[in-house]
Amino acid sequence: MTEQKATNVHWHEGEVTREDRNKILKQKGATLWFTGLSGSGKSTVAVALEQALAAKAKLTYRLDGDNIRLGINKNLGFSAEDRTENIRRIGEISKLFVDVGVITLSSFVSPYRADRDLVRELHEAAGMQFIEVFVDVPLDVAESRDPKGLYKKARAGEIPNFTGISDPYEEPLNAEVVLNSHEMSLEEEVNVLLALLEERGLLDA
Ligand SMILES: Nc1ncnc2c1ncn2[C@@H]1O[C@H](COP(=O)(O)OS(=O)(=O)O)[C@@H](OP(=O)(O)O)[C@H]1O
Ligand SMILES: Nc1ncnc2c1ncn2[C@@H]1O[C@H](COP(=O)(O)OP(=O)(O)O)[C@@H](O)[C@H]1O
Repeated sequence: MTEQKATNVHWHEGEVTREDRNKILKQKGATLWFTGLSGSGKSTVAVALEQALAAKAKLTYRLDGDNIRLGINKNLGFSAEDRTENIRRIGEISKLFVDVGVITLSSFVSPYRADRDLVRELHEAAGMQFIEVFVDVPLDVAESRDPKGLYKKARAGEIPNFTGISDPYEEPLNAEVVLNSHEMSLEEEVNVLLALLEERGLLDA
């Protein structure tokens, strides 16, 4: 594939605006970006929040590392360069969902601060809310959970560049929310997030 930059290409605005869509949906779109080590609890919290929001008739969509990597990003691995491209594409996809009016729950290890900051900038430049949720557990907790058996494989040298073991994780400095999933119950975590969504006026248009 030849690397080409998009030139002479312009965003085409329709007649129905984001605000119109928000009114139809009775909510405002935003991205909740869950970052943290594998096994920290990103997916578990996103799934529980999705259920809680569905019970309030709020439209959400979850984007998750494993699922995206089986489809649109199946050509990407775990080098720093590929992770950056993974996050950039997911950032753009999240933005499209937010433009529709969906509360978008994006759960990715996203270990590099600069990559997450880029996604934040993409959203904020478009007047969209980006809420960084750091699911913060010590490595030994994530490793003892090891829900997919990946830490065991990484320790055995079977998975190279494994975050936390042989690859870095850069902690967020200014996350809107920090969830210590080893000290909080799932219900508490969901309640913290629901309260924030409420406070930010996202649950009505
Ligand atoms: N080398 C390495 N490092 C980290 N994680 C790995 C790796 N290889 C495979 N996996 C599995 O892939 C999931 C992470 O994919 P992401 O797209 O979230 O990664 S990244 O944001 O691009 O860093 C991650 O999912 P979660 O466990 O849900 O976090 C792992 O299941
Ligand atoms: N309070 C909690 N919040 C989230 N996950 C928890 C909590 N307590 C225990 N867990 C467990 O931790 C594991 C987290 O796995 P997962 O959600 O797949 O993490 P990630 O998506 O970050 O890789 C699950 O087995 C989950 O049941």
